[in-house]
Amino acid sequence: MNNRKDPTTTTTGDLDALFKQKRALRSRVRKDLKNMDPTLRSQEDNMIQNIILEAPWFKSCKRLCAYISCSALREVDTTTVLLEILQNPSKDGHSLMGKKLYVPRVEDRNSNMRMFNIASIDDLIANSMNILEPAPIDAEGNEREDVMLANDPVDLFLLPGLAFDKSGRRLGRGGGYYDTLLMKYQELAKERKWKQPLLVALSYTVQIMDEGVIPVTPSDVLIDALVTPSGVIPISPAAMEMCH
Ligand SMILES: Nc1nc2c(c(=O)[nH]1)N(C=O)[C@@H](CNc1ccc(C(=O)N[C@@H](CCC(=O)O)C(=O)O)cc1)CN2
Ligand SMILES: Nc1ncnc2c1ncn2[C@@H]1O[C@H](COP(=O)(O)OP(=O)(O)OP(=O)(O)O)[C@@H](O)[C@H]1O
Repeated sequence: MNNRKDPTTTTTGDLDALFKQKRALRSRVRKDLKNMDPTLRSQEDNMIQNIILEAPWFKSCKRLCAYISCSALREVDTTTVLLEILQNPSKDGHSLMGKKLYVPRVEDRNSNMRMFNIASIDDLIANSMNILEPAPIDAEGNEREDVMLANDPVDLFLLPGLAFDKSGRRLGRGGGYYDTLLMKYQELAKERKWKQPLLVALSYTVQIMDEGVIPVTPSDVLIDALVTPSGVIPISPAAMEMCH
């Protein structure tokens, strides 16, 4: 062993600096989102959701995890997509069940995020942060299915975030909830020899960053594709395959 520094290791000091850079970028993007013209925002919301609804990878997906958008956080709206899933059973003739939807729930600030199956918008209640979430027990007193305990694989994740780039980097709100859950789900899929789910993030135009702007820390999970108002940006080989 020598005592020269290995350039591939991240030291604690480097990591602290990266988390600090993430915080700075978050405040910058939050400000840009607050300043976004409401008319433009709703146009972009519609364009993004229409692109999703028309996409072959969306039409063909059987089970998906999606976020329930929070307008106070200026997240890309998912209402139209969610209502479409919950109203329309799948029309592909193969399945009478429609798409199965799982949505996030955070129990408290320290615990991990879980994804529960819901069948109706009425299954949701506002939490302390005013984000709609499912109760772990449904109206009939039955436990909802947790995606980590499901027998069948999820095909697709629709992900929120504050900033994204064309290399698949994603900056979240800082809880690390999504990175943790995605990492666990990828391990589960590997163990069960399932196809990995497609990780697709939804982004307003102002949230797309140039290369090198988004700091990356070791626990960050890269996304496969980005849906922007001007179209889908495929990133990974899996996404390229699904987009042509
Ligand atoms: N719609 C939605 N649901 C979600 C998430 C999300 O990002 N969006 N989450 C993804 O993790 C989890 C909840 N995590 C959250 C983390 C922070 C904040 C929030 O209000 N952040 C404020 C700043 C709070 C602070 O002072 O630190 C903000 O970003 O403005 C909300 C949800 C699970 N459900
Ligand atoms: N200086 C630090 N050193 C080590 N870990 C940190 C530091 N600052 C924050 N963390 C941890 O890193 C995680 C946050 O990661 P990150 O900032 O990448 O989240 P994110 O990608 O924005 O969130 P999400 O995945 O939920 O969208 C949290 O678990 C937090 O406790």
